[in-house]
Amino acid sequence: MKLLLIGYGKMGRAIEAQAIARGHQIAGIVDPTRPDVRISDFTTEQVDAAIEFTHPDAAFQNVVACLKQGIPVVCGSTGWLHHFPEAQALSQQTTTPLFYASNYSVGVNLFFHFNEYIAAKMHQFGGYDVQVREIHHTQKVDQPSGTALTTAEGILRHFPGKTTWRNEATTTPTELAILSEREGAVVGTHIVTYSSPADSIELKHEAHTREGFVQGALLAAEWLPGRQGVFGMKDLLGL
Ligand SMILES: NC(=O)C1=CN([C@@H]2O[C@H](COP(=O)(O)OP(=O)(O)OC[C@H]3O[C@@H](n4cnc5c(N)ncnc54)[C@H](OP(=O)(O)O)[C@@H]3O)[C@@H](O)[C@H]2O)C=CC1
Ligand SMILES: O=C(O)C1=N[C@H](C(=O)O)C[C@H](O)C1
Repeated sequence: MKLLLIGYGKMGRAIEAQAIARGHQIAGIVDPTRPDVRISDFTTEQVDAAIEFTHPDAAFQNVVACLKQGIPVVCGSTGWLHHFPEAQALSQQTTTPLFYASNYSVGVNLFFHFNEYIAAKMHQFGGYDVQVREIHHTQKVDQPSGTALTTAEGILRHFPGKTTWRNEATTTPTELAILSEREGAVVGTHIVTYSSPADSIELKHEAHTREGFVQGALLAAEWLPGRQGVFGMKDLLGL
């Protein structure tokens, strides 16, 4: 298929390499290093799907530009979800599909699934406090990570002792602490810890490379064209 890559950083470059290896064509690359290339230059005849991995401040505008062109868009950028309802409305208005995941790796999506199951069980038995910890490379601009936010939302849905999250170590008993650490070139580690005076239980996902994110984003781009609506990894994986 013909792919438009939006963002040509760590993810954009890795997606390009894997897309070509899977037999796809790169119809264009939109990035600040190529100011003459704009999303509005592309039509649905030239592009089957766009894959967007840029920056929290750029993602929404890029998604809007794709939807206005009628180009199905797979977005992986984090830190822009305050605009998500507008993007959903535009997807509906333009009848152009949008796919979003805070994390495209299959492993993390299994982690999300187990996280919700564990939260419900821990609430049922009681006696434990819970916190989320995320560790990423020092180039990451948003905090907490999108994956940590999805994890926290999963806990809040099933563990009524926590009613909101806070991105600090010091919280009130009803606040779920999300601890963010930035360290070297760490690809992405997420840990949920339940602690009682007697013991601790941890659920941990550690990405060793970006390959899982890349594979998931390409699977989503291959799956999306021809569909109508707003989708996520639960739809793709049937979780
Ligand atoms: N959902 C998931 O599975 C994953 C999500 N991510 C998220 O994806 C995003 C990108 O990550 P990553 O590739 O590591 O980041 P990088 O900083 O390595 O790359 C981002 C690229 O996007 C470019 N860019 C910035 N603004 C625009 C714009 N308006 N239009 C087009 N390109 C633009 C940047 O250019 P310049 O440097 O010149 O600003 C840079 O080349 C982040 O939000 C990250 O959190 C990352 C990995 C997995
Ligand atoms: O910026 C990154 O690198 C990553 N961002 C995503 C996030 O914010 O959760 C996914 C992954 O953890 C890598």
